[in-house]
Amino acid sequence: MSPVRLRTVKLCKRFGGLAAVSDISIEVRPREIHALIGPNGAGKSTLINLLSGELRPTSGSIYIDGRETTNCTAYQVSQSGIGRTYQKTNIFLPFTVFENARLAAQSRLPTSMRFIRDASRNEFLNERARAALAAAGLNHCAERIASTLSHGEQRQLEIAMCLATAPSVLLLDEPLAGMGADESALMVELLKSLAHNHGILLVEHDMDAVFQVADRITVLVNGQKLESGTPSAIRNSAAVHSAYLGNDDHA
Ligand SMILES: Nc1ncnc2c1ncn2[C@@H]1O[C@H](COP(=O)(O)OP(=O)(O)OP(=O)(O)O)[C@@H](O)[C@H]1O
Repeated sequence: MSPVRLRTVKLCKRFGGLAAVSDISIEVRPREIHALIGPNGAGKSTLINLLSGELRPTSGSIYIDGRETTNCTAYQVSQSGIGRTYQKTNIFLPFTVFENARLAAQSRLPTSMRFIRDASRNEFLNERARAALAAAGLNHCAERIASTLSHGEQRQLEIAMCLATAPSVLLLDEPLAGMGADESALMVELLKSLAHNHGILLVEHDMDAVFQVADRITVLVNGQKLESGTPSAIRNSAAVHSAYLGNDDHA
């Protein structure tokens, strides 16, 4: 197994004259939570969109488990082992929690499995869905309609749907957005447990949560890497304090 799950080399994305992501080289290792932080407009979501194949880079390269995916589609990237969640929750509200997870599992069925019909195929998908719900802490509400879940549970369901695609790396875009203290505490525990089996790239504005869970933090400002290091190195960085942590806009 590659010691690096996800790697970018001098990744750039321009929108016209704006360099939203500029020369970014980062890594995500197995069982590591690598947090990306930075003020609004720093380029965090653009970077995640590049990694998930939803945007094409202007230049630079992306590797998943050592294989180049720079110009792959979102579907191909997903098949390579990347799962992502979005700032806004993306779930099927009228369906049950279990049906949501099962649909996600089905969406990533390898082509070879499509020819296997009936019970064994169904049992494969059901087992994937059940395992994903268990890992996301949602086993107890598998039969509930998704629209009746709390905001925090809906965010957990989105993560479960991601897990149902059997990714090795998770790209999580603000999983704590809109959560109260109790929901945030639960999500922090969930992130720690997910890191036992996944590399995680985490974009999050909740600095308490970031400093609790991250093994490594990269700070982006104006599309550029300002600093990258352990939480204590970032906490003690004068450059980070003056550009970001020192001002109150980040929360
Ligand atoms: N599709 C686009 N077309 C043009 N400019 C864009 C596009 N997407 C993002 N940008 C610009 O790129 C810059 C980086 O935006 P991005 O959304 O990646 O920042 P961010 O760090 O995720 O911000 P936030 O924390 O507010 O989500 C911003 O100036 C934004 O306006």
